[in-house]
Amino acid sequence: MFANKQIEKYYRQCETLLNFTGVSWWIIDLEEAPDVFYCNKTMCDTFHLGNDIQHSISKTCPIAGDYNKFIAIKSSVSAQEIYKEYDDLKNNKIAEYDNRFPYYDETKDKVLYFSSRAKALVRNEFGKAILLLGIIEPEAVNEELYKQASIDSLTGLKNRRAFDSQLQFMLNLAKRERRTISLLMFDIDHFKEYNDCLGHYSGDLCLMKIAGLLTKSCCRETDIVCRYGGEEFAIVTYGDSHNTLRLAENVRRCVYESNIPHPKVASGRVTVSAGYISVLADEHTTPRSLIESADCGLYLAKRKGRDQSICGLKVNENLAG
Ligand SMILES: Nc1nc2c(ncn2[C@@H]2O[C@H](COP(=O)(O)OP(=O)(O)OP(=O)(O)O)[C@@H](O)[C@H]2O)c(=O)[nH]1
Repeated sequence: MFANKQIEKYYRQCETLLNFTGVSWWIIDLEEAPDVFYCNKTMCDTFHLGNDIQHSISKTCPIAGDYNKFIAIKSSVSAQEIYKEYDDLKNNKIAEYDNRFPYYDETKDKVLYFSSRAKALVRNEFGKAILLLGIIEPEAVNEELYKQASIDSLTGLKNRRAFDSQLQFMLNLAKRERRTISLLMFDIDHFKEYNDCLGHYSGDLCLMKIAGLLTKSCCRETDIVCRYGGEEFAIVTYGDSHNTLRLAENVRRCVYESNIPHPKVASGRVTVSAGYISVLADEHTTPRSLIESADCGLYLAKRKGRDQSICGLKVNENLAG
C-alpha cells in the first residue's frame, strides 16, 4: 500500500511515537508520491475519511484543513494563501506551518476547532522537503472544562475570555478570506437605576432575559454572542454594515417589545443602546480597533438619548497609537 519503504518506515515510527489520544497526523513523500498522504486511524475517524489510511491530497488536502466540503475556509484567495504557505514550507522558506481551522462535523451537527501544524521530516541537500509530517489536534480536548472556562455562569453566554479568543479567531479568518467582519456592542440603558429600584436579583433576571433575546436574534452558526462585562453584551458576525445595522436594530426592537418594566424611565420599559462597526478586514484591523469603533458608536447612542443603534467611527490602530 505504501509508495516505498522509506515512507512505510516513517509511518510505522509515527504510529509508535505519536500514539496520543485525539491526535491526528499525516505524512507525505513529496519525491515519490506527492499527491498521496497517509494518515493515522484517528484522523480517518475524526474527519470521516473511511478506513483507508491512504488519500489523495488534491481531493482531501490535509495541510489546508480542507476536508472536502466541511471546512469553513472556502474562497480561492484563502486557498491560494494556504498553498503559498505550503510551498514555503516545502521550499524551506518557513520552518513550520501553523493553522487553526473550524470543521463542521455533520454527524454531531457541530463545529469543532482544530490546530494543524506541519514540518519537514526529511530535506534534501538544497533544503527542499522530501518528507512532510503534519499533526492535527482538537482545540478543546476537554470540552466540559473548556465550556466552564468560557461560559458566563449567570447568562449562559460566552464570557469575555471566550469573546477575546473568538474575536481574534474570526478576525484571522476574515483577513484570510477578505471578508467583512462586524462587531456589535449593546449596553442596557439606566441599569443602575433599575438595580437601585428593583434590587440586584431582578437585575440579574433582566440580564438573563436580555441574553436570551440576543441569542434568539442571532441565527447564524458563526455568530458569537457574549456577555462582554456587567450589563454589556457583544456580537461578532460576518456581514456588511447594512446587515449589521439590521441585526442591531432587531435586538434593540426585540428588547423594547419585550416590555420588561423599568419604573425609573419615561418609556416605562428596559431598553438597550447599540454601537457597531463593520470593516473589510485588512492588516490594520485588530480586535482593539474593532472594540474601540463599536464602543464609539455605543457612546454616541447613549449621548443621543439611548434606545438606538449607531455605527462607530473606524479606528485605525496605527493612527490611534
Ligand atoms: N444585577 C446586576 N447588576 C449588574 C451586574 N453587572 C453590572 N451590574 C450593574 O449595572 C449597572 C451599570 O450602571 P452604569 O454603568 O452606571 O450604567 P447605566 O445605569 O446603565 O447607565 P447608562 O449606561 O448610561 O444608560 C451598575 O449598577 C452595576 O452594578 C450583574 O451581574 N447583575
